[in-house]
Amino acid sequence: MSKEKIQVIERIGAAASPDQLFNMTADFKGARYFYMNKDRSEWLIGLGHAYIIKEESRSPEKISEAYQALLARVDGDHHVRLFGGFQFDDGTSELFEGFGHSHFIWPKIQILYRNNELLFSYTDMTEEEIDGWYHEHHADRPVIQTISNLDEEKFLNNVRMAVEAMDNQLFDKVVLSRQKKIVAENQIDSSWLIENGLKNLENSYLVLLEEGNKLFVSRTPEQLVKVENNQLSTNAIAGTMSRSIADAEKKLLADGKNLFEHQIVVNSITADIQDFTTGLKIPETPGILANNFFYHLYTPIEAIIEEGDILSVSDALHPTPALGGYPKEEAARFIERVEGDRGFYGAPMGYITPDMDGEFVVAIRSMLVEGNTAVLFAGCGVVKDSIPESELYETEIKFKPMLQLLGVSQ
Ligand SMILES: C=C(O[C@@H]1C=C(C(=O)O)C=C[C@H]1O)C(=O)O
Repeated sequence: MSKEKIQVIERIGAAASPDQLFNMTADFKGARYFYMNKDRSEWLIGLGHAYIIKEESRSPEKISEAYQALLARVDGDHHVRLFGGFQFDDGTSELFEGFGHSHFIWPKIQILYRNNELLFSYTDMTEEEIDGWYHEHHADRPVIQTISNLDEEKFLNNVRMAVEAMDNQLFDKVVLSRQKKIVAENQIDSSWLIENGLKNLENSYLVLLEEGNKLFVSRTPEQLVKVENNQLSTNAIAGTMSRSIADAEKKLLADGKNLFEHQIVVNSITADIQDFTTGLKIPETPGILANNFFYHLYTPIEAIIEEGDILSVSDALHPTPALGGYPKEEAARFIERVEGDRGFYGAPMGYITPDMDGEFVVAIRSMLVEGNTAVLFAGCGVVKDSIPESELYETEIKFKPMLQLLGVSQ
């Protein structure tokens, strides 16, 4: 890598809505990302690749080194974050071919909204380029042609096999998933998805990453971990009930199977962050996180970070038993054997700041789009008491956030 200086120019921008801004970015199609937190107080748009770091394995250390090397080439303070993710497992998913296993971007243009302020960071761009990068673009809604289940029978069978394995004490919990395929008449466009996503209020992040003609999108309620000024926050989200069930909140808070699934996640997360933190704060019993279609059991966890940084902590946490299982290794082996590789589904995605703070989410309620086709992912925790048909129904509801994002009426 060249040792030349990197020039970053920053400008405060006038207030603008993220979807309106994204509508101006068509010139960067194929090399854009979008990230918005749950309460919409912070969002991030990346356009173009000043630098892209792709590794063929999950390697937080290499990502950290590469970012430090880039940061060392910039004079003065700036706010350019590294944005991207680490694929779920060690293998490679064909569906995600083209993305790195560790995939991180330093964009040409970063638009960061936080503390009620909009900040543009331009990397190695001339004044002329800075003044003329945006062009109005109109995105059409996708006209959906077909919706099909790719692996319903296989999923039911996998749940049966998992229950049998747990009856034989091979593990306590495993999270299994399945896929739906959506075909539209026209191209599925990032700008339209963002515009539509921001129209319906959902208590979730909105994450989108383009790579050439592929696009990965997640509308996840689940934070993996955030580190900011020595404060670490994470959460356990596991245990689900459809909102269509009468008294769902009350029933969920008293449901033995869901409480068991949830407690496994809480225990595993607290053990995984122990070596990095002090001052752990954790409520004794879970509360409820409400999304548009379901309730989840929810335990917020906070601590002071003493060792490591956003990358080492997220690496220690991933996959929590909310997405993998418990014990972690046995569950991972089972998933690999029956499902294969997950790509970015359920994977850690997020940003790293120049101070090595940052936030990663768990990329569930997600899909991989290519042209006019989308493959949607949904999974659920399986324990000894699981009934395959009930788990199938749970995954059916978990497809809804992506179906809604695609404009499919429910
Ligand atoms: C695996 C998914 O969701 C996870 C599994 C949950 C469960 O089993 O209750 C709940 C929330 C998520 O942690 C998914 O949405 O694909």
